[in-house]
Amino acid sequence: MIKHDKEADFNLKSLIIKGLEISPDCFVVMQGEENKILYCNHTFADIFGSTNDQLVGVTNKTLLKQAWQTKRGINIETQDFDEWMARVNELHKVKEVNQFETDLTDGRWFRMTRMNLEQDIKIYFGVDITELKKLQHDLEIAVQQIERLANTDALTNISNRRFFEVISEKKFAIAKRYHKDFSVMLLDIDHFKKVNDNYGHEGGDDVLKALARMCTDMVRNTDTLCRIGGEEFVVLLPETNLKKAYILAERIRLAINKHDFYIVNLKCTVGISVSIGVSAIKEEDENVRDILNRADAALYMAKKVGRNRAISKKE
Ligand SMILES: Nc1nc2c(ncn2[C@@H]2O[C@H](COP(=O)(O)OP(=O)(O)OP(=O)(O)O)[C@@H](O)[C@H]2O)c(=O)[nH]1
Repeated sequence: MIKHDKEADFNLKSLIIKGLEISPDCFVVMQGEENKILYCNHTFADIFGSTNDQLVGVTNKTLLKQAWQTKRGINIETQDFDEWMARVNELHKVKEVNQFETDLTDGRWFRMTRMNLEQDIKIYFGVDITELKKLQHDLEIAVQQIERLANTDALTNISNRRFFEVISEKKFAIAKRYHKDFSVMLLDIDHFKKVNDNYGHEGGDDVLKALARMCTDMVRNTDTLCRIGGEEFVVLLPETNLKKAYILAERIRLAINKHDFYIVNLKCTVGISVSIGVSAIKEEDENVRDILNRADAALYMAKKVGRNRAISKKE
């Protein structure tokens, strides 16, 4: 606490004003019903492309309207300025100290603190939080990337089992709630072990990547394709009944069976086949597991009766 010392003859007020003048933070004092500016520091005036002297006596409304019209100063996104201003005035009548964040047209951000004092005086103090906002933004992007990586299969770049566990329950819940069609397709490469044995693990990886790309191209973007095991894939098909799901399964199976999969290292191609189990939601299903169990049984049957086929299971 600085004591006012008359003998030392320093003027506390002018010292404070000097301090405010060199501050990178903004400060403004307004008074009356119209919020006329009594004082503002350099940083505040600079935001509006003015000097302190030019702004003294100007009302908050005039200042902000000019900012809105010229798009200089504070970023004001509204079609109806008067309605926006009325809302701001209401908020700022509240006696308690309040804080809000505001962005400027030059990209800077300030965290403003407002305080209402006696004689209808308001003071606003704004701290430049641009760096903080940038960090916050970068952090949000990083979190999104981490989230994406956690849900993505590194080899094929499609969704992984972790994502499947969450999304399949969600899609099932929506279909059940709104009595919509919903089907599931389980796809497993036949004798994939042989591909690895004959073309090496990297060759096997080439096949998995190409198969994921093919399937991605063949399903709708409202469908969800995930790799849920080594050579096992699942497709969730909202708004799709068993018959349509089976037709799609056959189309995918045939396309894969006709395709020559390129093995990069060996510069050769290999043909493969897949078995597919298909099932659809039933009234009595309680969770997505119920549908998956039927698809799994259909897949097992497809393998058992000779592979390279799609089988749909109703019951
Ligand atoms: N290249 C490669 N192979 C994998 C990967 N994950 C699992 N595998 C292989 O996939 C093969 C799966 O073998 P099995 O479960 O016996 O099945 P399969 O040989 O496809 O036989 P069926 O399913 O009965 O037709 C194993 O050889 C695994 O090593 C992977 O990420 N890359």
